[in-house]
Amino acid sequence: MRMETVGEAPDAADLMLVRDWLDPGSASALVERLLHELPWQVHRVRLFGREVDSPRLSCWMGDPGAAYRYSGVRHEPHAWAEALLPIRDRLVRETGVAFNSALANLYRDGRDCMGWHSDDEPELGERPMIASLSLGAARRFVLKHRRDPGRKLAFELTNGSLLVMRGDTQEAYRHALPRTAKPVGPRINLTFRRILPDPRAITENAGSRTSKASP
Ligand SMILES: O=C(O)CCC(=O)C(=O)O
Ligand SMILES: [Fe+2]
Repeated sequence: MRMETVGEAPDAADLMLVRDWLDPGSASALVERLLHELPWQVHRVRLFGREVDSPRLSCWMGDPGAAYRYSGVRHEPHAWAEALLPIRDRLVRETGVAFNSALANLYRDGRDCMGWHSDDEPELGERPMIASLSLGAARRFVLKHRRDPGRKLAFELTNGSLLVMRGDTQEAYRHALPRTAKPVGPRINLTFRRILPDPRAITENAGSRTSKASP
């Protein structure tokens, strides 16, 4: 696997970007399948204390029991899409992390986006590894340090690329997928996550930070 390190020193976005983790042909074919096969929904997110529709379509998938919360409500995941099983298995093999869920996001065009947030839900535990597979149109991904906003990173997530975020990345940085005025086709992003079995056991150590602070 050819790795391209885009992180920096301690305190520290610990990132690994693998271009063409999936070859572009397979990645494009997967977009077509997932566009039609996933039960896409508009998720609601909390923004400055109000609930609003998120500007994208989403679908949570996972093993039975890998329940997750958003906006204070516990949700059971949809079953894994058949097309994603080999991908999940390969990621588990290559990372050694037993991913049991994935959040799929569909950015229909350049107006769809994701605001600044960290993937720091308590059920992910501390220093989670998140494996993010991008399919379809290339979009710019940005990270900004929480306490030192001058520390920024930005790069393109191209068709078939895999971004692995680890270590202190969620703790130290927030990330976003900005909207763009350029004409762009649909993009699907899959973030593979490991949801820990009993979130109640870990809530005391987490949750001081807000997550999904913007849509
Ligand atoms: O679409 C992306 O690349 C980012 C998605 C993301 O940050 C998330 O699902 O938490
Ligand atoms: Fe995220």
